[in-house]
Amino acid sequence: MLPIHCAVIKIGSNVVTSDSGQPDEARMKHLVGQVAILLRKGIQVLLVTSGAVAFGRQEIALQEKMNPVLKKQIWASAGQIALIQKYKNLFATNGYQVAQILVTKEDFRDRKHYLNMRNCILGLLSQGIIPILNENDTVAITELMFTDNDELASLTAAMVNADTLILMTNVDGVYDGPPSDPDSKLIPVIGHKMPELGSMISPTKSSFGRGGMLTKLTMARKSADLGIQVIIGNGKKDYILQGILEENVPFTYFEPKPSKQSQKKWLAHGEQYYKGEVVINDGAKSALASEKIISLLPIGIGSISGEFSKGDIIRIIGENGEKIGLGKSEYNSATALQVLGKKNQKPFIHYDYLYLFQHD
Ligand SMILES: Nc1ncnc2c1ncn2[C@@H]1O[C@H](COP(=O)(O)OP(=O)(O)O)[C@@H](O)[C@H]1O
Ligand SMILES: N[C@@H](CCC(=O)OP(=O)(O)O)C(=O)O
Repeated sequence: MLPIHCAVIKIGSNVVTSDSGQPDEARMKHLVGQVAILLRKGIQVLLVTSGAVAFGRQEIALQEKMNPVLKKQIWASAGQIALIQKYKNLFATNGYQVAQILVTKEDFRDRKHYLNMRNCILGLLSQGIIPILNENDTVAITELMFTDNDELASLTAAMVNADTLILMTNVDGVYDGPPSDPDSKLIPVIGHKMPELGSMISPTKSSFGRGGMLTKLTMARKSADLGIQVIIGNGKKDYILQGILEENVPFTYFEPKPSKQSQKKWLAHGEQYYKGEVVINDGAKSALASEKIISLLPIGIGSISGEFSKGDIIRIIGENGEKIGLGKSEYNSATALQVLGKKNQKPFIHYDYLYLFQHD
């Protein structure tokens, strides 16, 4: 039996739709029943679901020549209602309440948004209500977009300190070649020391998916590095969640590294979310690289760029531009400029909020 206490389960567009792109209500009903089994076993569950665009597309006919971004916004904003209503009804028949959370990348970048979102989700979980997340496709266009919902699911798992991330898609897991090739084999376990696997992923996506298997693999590895066990499995198969729990169906399992503190999990995902940058001198660089528990002090900082508030994520780079790590700033940018390079100041980034990139 796989040990699971708190799981983020991501359901891909192709799981909630049939091959023709129509919402697959029978599949959704079955999957909600499967989630209910986990809930009855005392497992906390958060859902990240795609499908808003697919639901909208089947309800609203739009002209072929219409701007594709606008089309997606219209379908997603209308389709989200039908999608969440479907989940609400299906969970209600199993005796559970749900809540809807629509987010953008910006909500993970801004510490206040992040904490508000986290408090709300933890509050929902404490009341036994199932949070159902999706990207807010109305506002999330171009640079505000997650790569896809696999990224949102991975960020969510780190945010709530989940021990498990389950990515449900329309294949059994990661294959060592194109899944359509009969010679390709499913990879049952991916350890964190396994070499680069990107070359075996073909750019094929399922007909309505956004990111493809490569984002799933990238996000799965990132989560596993943070101590979260990750499963990529086939959400189109009956009894799949029970099967994963009992380990009697095929799936790909990503072994978790020994866990890190949740603060550091938040920071590890911060590379795209930092608000400012500091260049540190060589003395500070070697101090941080040592085995000692060390905070980054203003005396070790040569220059600061960007406008940030206390609590925002800052990227740390070396004098030659090399990426060193990320941390939560104890100063706002104006105050940081005043203490820069000075002795006897409080840490700029406290050790507990400092995440250093691994260099092989
Ligand atoms: N090596 C591989 N192993 C498994 N799937 C792969 C591989 N290479 C490409 N794929 C494709 O990735 C697809 C799943 O990704 P995606 O379309 O984003 O699904 P979802 O909608 O579930 O997020 C599969 O349908 C499969 O065709
Ligand atoms: N927010 C979009 C989901 C886009 C997406 O990431 O899709 P997928 O690759 O199937 O997980 C929707 O609800 O349609």
